Amino acid sequence: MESSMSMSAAASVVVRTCVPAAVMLPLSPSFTRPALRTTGRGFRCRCSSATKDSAVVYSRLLDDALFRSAEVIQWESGKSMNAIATAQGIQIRRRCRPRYPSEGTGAERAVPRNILEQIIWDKEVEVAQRKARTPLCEVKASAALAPPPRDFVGALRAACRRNAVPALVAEVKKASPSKGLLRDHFDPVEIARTYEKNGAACLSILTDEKHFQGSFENLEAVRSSGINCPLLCKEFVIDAWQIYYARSKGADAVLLIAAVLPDIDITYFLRVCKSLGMAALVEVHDERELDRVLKIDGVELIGINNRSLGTFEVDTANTNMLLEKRGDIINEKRIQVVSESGLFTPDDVAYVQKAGVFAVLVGESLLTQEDPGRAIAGLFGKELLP
Ligand SMILES: O=C(O)c1ccccc1NCC(=O)[C@H](O)[C@H](O)COP(=O)(O)O
Repeated sequence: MESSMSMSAAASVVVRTCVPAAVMLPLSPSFTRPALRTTGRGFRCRCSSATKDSAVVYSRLLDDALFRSAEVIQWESGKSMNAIATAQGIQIRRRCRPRYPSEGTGAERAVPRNILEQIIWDKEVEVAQRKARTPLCEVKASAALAPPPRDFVGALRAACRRNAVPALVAEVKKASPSKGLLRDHFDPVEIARTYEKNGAACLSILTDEKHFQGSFENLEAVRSSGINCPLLCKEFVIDAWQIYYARSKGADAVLLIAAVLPDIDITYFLRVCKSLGMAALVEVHDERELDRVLKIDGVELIGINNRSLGTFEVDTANTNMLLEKRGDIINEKRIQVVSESGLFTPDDVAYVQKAGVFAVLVGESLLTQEDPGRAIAGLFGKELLP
């Protein structure tokens, strides 16, 4: 529950919640809606002790209405998580769910259809194990003690203005499913430091162990090394627990992948990010995912991934195509766009800049050079001001 309550000397009560005051719930006639005052982080309600119970109940109702995940909906509706996702065109299925008769015997679900599905199935097991080891209340307590979040989007905006080219989110990734091991000598802090020195605005730290040889220890080590660039936790988020965990390790932003997450989970996870002061990079691959994401409130940053999930092929024309089709709506909503994957040359960067992006996310082309930081000037065709 995200709400809290405190008594003042005058026997009045203040209820705080992360939920916007604008949300009005249908209430039974016997329930007195408390007077609400909007604050930056939700609403405040000052009421007498006689009505304090209704204020507290109301805040809980708001939380329950908005802090809901697809997991909750599946219990309420009787539909499986996969049915909810499929209705939105999501092809990546979940594995660790109760079986439903409509999904057959289960035998045909034993083989993942592509690498992203394999990653998600592995992630379900990993997250369940991590949650069993460290319950949410403990992770929330560590997140509250973590160094404060830094402004991820602000850092990108400032760097884009400073250098008159898209800001760089430089990736710290040892290996990938498509390319295998990217470099033998891999010291995440050393790589992060040279990225920062050479003008990266933000860093993306892979934390998935099984498929990318990353770790949360790498994220924590970079955060505690004194590096100032805001950090994106590059993880396959399927549960809010992971967002609190990322925050507890010092992340300033997380990745939310539309190919994996139903709309209600994106909405819910965005609210969790906001309540923690973190940014969210919402990643899309195609028009259908982009259209879904554009209908979700609270999206500030969209990543267009140029890598096909099925074939691993990268094509920067994907960024151009999606911005040609939906650039107007994106601009209207003042959403900023990051082009991700497959950027190797100054021409590639110029191409996506012309398409309208304000940042690029780059891993392989930097990490395969001896000094990934010095490779930045090669990628942009000029040195970047840090
Ligand atoms: O990189 C992969 O092989 C991969 C496979 C399946 C899912 C995600 C994958 N990569 C994550 C990324 O989005 C990239 O690491 C990131 O955009 C940087 O791309 P690149 O510059 O091409 O390394």
